[in-house]
Amino acid sequence: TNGSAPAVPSDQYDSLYLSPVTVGSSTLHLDFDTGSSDLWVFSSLQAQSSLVGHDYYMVDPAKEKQGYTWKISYGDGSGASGKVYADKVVVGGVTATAQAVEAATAVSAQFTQDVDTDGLLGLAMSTLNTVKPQQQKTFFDTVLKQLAQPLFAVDLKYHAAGSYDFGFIDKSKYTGAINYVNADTSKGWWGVSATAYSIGNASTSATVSGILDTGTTLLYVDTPIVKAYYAKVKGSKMDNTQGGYVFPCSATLPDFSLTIGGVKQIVPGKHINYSPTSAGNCFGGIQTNDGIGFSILGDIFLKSKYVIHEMGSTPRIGFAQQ
Ligand SMILES: CC[C@H](C)[C@H](NC(=O)C[C@H](O)[C@H](CC1CCCCC1)NC(=O)CCNC(=O)[C@H](Cc1ccccc1)NC(=O)N1CCC(N)CC1)C(=O)NCc1cnc(C)nc1N
Repeated sequence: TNGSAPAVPSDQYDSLYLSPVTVGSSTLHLDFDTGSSDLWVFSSLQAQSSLVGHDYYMVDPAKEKQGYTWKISYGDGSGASGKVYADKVVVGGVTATAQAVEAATAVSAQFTQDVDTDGLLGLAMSTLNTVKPQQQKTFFDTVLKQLAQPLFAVDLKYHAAGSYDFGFIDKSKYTGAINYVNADTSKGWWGVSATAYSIGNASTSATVSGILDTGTTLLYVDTPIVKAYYAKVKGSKMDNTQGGYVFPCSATLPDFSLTIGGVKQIVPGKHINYSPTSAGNCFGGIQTNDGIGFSILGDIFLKSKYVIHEMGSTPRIGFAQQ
């Protein structure tokens, strides 16, 4: 089998993308996240007050995996925890009959406030799953054998609805060739490395190692590259109150690219104007990864591409131009 689910921006800045998923008998809107490996949902186990505005999973005690718990914390300091059930999960017509569904008993304030997100569906390696006493499989791992091809493809768009394809490559969603590179899955993520970057027409050799992450809004790279980029943006500055580089909203932003597998993967300058700030300037889509130790190729990087994540005998990543 194969299937496709829409990926709809949650707001006008593409802060995150939401996809409809049937969990048990409810349809929830989940954030598909290639940067983590837990499928967790808002649930009837939570206090009613934290469910306001959310769709949520009505737990069935008969389906509980007794004694199983989960607890996850994310790079932005948010987190959630709860109990585990085995239930039917359907994504774009692809069905996992006994998928580990992690029902929240508690979520951090960021999740309670974001009434559009009813949970996350992790698409990194199952080695990062947080369920105890026994790690559980991601949805992708659960359905892998029933898929026509062992892959999913990510088609996030700039200020528009895109999609996640499971088990097939949709030729109508890209132009030109697909450029494949081996994925480094040793740390549990979809890892890639670049051999150069370019700002406008100027190319610089550098090793940029990072992870593809649909759950991260922006593009985080090494500080010297970020400094070199904003040196080309008149009036740009690092604004600690805003938490990153900002610039006049009228600025023209150069394109940025990373050379992966010998091919320049270009991020259009337009995509790098992420959003206006409360201070009357605009917030950059490229920011520093200081302290993380690797780059995070988030939505700003992904939303101009069709990216195939193939879990074959050698995991591979394929890049094509939308
Ligand atoms: C099993 C854990 C799992 C692998 C975990 N994975 C991740 O954190 C990466 C994962 O992709 C998560 C998935 C997020 C989590 C929050 C909700 C949305 C999805 N990504 C991040 O945490 C990256 C940083 N966060 C983001 O990119 C959030 C996402 C968001 C968007 C809208 C509303 C709310 C949140 N957006 C922003 O920061 N921005 C958008 C809004 C703008 N005003 C500022 C920039 C991890 O590494 N955790 C280890 C970890 C824990 N604690 C910390 C402090 N750092 C850590 N790395």
